[in-house]
Amino acid sequence: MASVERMNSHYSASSVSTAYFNPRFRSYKTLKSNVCIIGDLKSSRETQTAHGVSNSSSSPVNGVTSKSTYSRVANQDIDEKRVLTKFVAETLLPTRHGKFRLRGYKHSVDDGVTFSEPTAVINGTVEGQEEVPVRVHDACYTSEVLGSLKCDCAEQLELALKRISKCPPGMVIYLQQEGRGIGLANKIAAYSLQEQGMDTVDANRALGLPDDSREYISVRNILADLGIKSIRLITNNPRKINKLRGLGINITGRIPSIVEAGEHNQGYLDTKRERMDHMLEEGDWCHFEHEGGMKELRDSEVKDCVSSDAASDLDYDNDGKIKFDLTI
Ligand SMILES: Nc1nc2c(ncn2[C@@H]2O[C@H](COP(=O)(O)OP(=O)(O)OP(=O)(O)O)[C@@H](O)[C@H]2O)c(=O)[nH]1
Repeated sequence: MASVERMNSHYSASSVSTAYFNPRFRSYKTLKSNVCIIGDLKSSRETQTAHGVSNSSSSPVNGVTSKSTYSRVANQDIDEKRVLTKFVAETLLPTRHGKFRLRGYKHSVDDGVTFSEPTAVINGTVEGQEEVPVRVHDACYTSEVLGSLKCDCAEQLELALKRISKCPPGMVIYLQQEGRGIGLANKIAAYSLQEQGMDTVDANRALGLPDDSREYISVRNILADLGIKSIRLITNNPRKINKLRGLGINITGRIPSIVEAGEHNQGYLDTKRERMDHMLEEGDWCHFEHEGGMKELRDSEVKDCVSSDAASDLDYDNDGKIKFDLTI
């Protein structure tokens, strides 16, 4: 196993999404609305030191595959020879949702000039398993940190964590791809345009940015690192399924993740359904009332696998659906 310190010393601080995914935008572009889109924001080189590196049996993962030379990702070709996803460390993390294994990785698509830090949040033993429920989740600072109600991201993350907590094995792979890959500052620029009436798709386009520029090579590499043979993806997004399948990931099923629309995210969810083909039909495994209150799990699979330890959290309604208060 390569020395982790040596490995990390070549990486610069993040700013990954804009630097990686939108190489066309290397300059400031001022729009009429006083919105700037910021392209290549590489921050100063900074040595990263890993703490708590374990002697885990997992070896670093090299993203190079022998067969394919290039992966078509978003709007650019990525040279697989320059892709590296390295396992750094694993720890046990107690959370409000339960106790999880947390695995840290460093992922780079340009020989380590820039990198992101994907994490795998795991409950149970996923190694070598088939049909593992997996949520591939992209960062949303506005909802997950600030509690924004404009989207459904934070609730989807919470639902996935609750699910794998109640029903192991399962995993959430969390990627630093803010704003569907355009980066936080550009997402704020998009929000600014949305205030003027644009929807989430048109706002990106008005900024000259792609609708979605996320790449998922790190997901393939993390699954390989863990020896996971197939997954059931927790998503409503057909693009995500196609992108992952395009990387050779074996997706044998889909677990929907439905958040009930609220006052502030109704339009956002409508746009996802109407313009991005998200499968937001009713009657799926979970509902999350956006602005608090009771949430409902409709998944009989979850109900059946809930252990007696966890069962004390649960109530059943008259239809036999699990009801529990996720208020934490
Ligand atoms: N550009 C942009 N990104 C947004 C906006 N609202 C949320 N996001 C980002 O959207 C990403 C989540 O993507 P979504 O399209 O909501 O959902 P998804 O993950 O693709 O699909 P699911 O797997 O079904 O949840 C996160 O990275 C958020 O930061 C927005 O208005 N504009």
